[in-house]
Amino acid sequence: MDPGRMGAIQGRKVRVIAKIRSGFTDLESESGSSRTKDRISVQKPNGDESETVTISFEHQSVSQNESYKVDYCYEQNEGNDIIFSREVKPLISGIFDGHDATIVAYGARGSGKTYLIQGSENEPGLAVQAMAEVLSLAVESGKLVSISSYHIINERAYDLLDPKKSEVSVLNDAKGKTQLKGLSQVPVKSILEFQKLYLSGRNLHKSQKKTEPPCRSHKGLVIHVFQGEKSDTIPLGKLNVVDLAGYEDGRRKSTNALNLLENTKINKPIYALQNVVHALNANKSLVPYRESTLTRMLRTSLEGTNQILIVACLSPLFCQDSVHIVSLASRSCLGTSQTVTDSTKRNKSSARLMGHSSLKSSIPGSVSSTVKKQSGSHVQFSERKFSERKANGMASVIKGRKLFTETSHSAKSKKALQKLPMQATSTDIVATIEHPLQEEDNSSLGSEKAIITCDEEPSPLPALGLQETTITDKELSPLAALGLQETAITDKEPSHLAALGLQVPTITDKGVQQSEENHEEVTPSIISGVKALSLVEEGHAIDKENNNSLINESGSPPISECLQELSNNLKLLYSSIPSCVEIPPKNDALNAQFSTDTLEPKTPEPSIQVNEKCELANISSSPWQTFSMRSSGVKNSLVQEYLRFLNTANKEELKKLKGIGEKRATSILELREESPEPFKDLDDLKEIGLSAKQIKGMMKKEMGELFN
Ligand SMILES: Nc1ncnc2c1ncn2[C@@H]1O[C@H](COP(=O)(O)OP(=O)(O)OP(=O)(O)O)[C@@H](O)[C@H]1O
Repeated sequence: MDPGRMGAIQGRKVRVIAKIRSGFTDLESESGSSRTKDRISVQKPNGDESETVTISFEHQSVSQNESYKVDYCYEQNEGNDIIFSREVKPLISGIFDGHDATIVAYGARGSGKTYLIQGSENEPGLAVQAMAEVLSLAVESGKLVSISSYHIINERAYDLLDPKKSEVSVLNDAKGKTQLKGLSQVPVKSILEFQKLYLSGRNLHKSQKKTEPPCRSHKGLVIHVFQGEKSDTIPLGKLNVVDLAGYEDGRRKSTNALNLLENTKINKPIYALQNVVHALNANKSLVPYRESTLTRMLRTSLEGTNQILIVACLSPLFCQDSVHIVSLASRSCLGTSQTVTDSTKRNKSSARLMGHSSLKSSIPGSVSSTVKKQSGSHVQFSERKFSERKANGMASVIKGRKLFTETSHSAKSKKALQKLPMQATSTDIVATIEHPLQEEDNSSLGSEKAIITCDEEPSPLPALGLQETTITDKELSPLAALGLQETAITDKEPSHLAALGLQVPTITDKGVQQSEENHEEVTPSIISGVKALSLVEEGHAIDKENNNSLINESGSPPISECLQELSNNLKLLYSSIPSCVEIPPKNDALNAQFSTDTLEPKTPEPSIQVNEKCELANISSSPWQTFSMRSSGVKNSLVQEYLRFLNTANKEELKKLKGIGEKRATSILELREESPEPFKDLDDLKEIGLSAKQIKGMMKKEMGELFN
């Protein structure tokens, strides 16, 4: 039987395979002969290709029982050709029938992802072979083909076929279908044309790397198939081919804050994709597409009966990152019908409750790129205060006073929309999509021609010098600015302990958040100076019984119990701070601030920002900056109150809000029936048909009322 169909046979939507890189790098060749034992072994059930294969690692750091199951594993002697003919070719005919297919390669750095996708002159990769197949079928059936190519850096997508590398906006049309505004499509008629476009776009990016800081990126190719004439085309299906940037465990390898930040950013879509794949394979009703730009971009192609192939790329010699990659792959394989092995059981239990809180109840094994638990962290206190986005950095500090001004994102989205017609002429086959909003009581709020889902509030967290605690962290706890007591804590709100430079377990609707990478539960810890000090020894597991007792029958702990837990942690932290906080010896100004202000729940000031080019820039604090950051805290506090109101108020109360009429109030109540707390951030208001601009307008009006 063709192993390519095995995922489907097992009743799972996503097929998850592994590929062990052929050949050795120079470094591996040098040490390879002495490391013959440190290889990966693959056990394939004799003759029965419908069974999963088992991958294990022979290495002293891996226990002998530790093995991982995936749908199939291609070994070193199996090249791109065989993977194409068995795994990819069967997907291509579906594209001509109107289905989408998606192939994603991920793995540790240097594990052969790009070689698998692009290949070499002698051994074309999956993308090149797929394109050749699509072109030949298109010629036979009179279809048109075009391609798009993009890369994602710091959660922003850029068009690789556009010489200006302009930003791509991820929009949802009125039917909820993903539209990538600003992503050009270029018609392709021959494989040579394709190679010129696709590979030169990438090489351009690679040449940029030489002069600019090495920002790694996730790269995507889309092959679109259309029917009809040049001037009047109808999209059929498309093939997405994604080459994810190399996974690297930031905690082990990062030697500075910049590396740690880069790894966290790089790993985010990898974890987000795993969460999506896991949810799809387990037939969950809620799939966390919104966790990353990549999953939002791919959403339409991942939904429904579309086909998905995930390839975990592995280096032939043992490395810890490969173990992690295989464990993620194995976990994604877990469908409802599958038996869990020892290792996957462990993953399943230990990695649960990560990621988007709204999905925690439905995705038991979701993972996040949290950097909370940094074993042996050498991150300086000052180094932790960095920003990850240029737009959120200096700019957001300066803009802090304008609590609800338009974000630069919005402006960019508009620009992208305005730019469309131009791109349409260059490609001839781009469809311009304009969808009227469902207007309701929003005459004063303005309207847009498309529902924009990419406009996220810039995260104030990095601008405030705080580490993001999970991939979904978006809001800083308002406590930092207000000194108020929190009444609900989710994974989106690092408590004010974070503002003190402390790391806290995120208390979610299911208890204490865990570190996904070590698969250990996280304990409250303080990181300071050159050393991370834990109040409780790192890795020390929080008592599970205790933890379980926080969870009620519906799977959520009552808020009072969350608060009790927080209160206990606070007491523990406060009582321990003097003896645990280690003051960095060389930064007197910082020390002074940290030592005198430690117990005051106020927002720390950023000392380091990271711009788009991954450059660190020191930013000194000023009264203005302090004021701006506090304003940002006030804003977040108000937003949290607003969201709490949306999650709890009755219909009549909801209708008192600006911009909420009968229809929207009903939609809000319907959403609350589906999930008890549907509004985790303002972005969630898009679920009731509001655009980013409208949401902002509503907030402005609502908050403006406070001064009337
Ligand atoms: N099947 C193969 N046969 C021969 N050489 C290979 C093969 N796969 C990968 N290599 C070589 O291994 C090295 C790393 O491969 P590649 O660049 O594809 O890894 P990667 O996972 O994309 O790396 P990164 O994470 O840095 O993007 C390259 O020199 C590549 O030519």
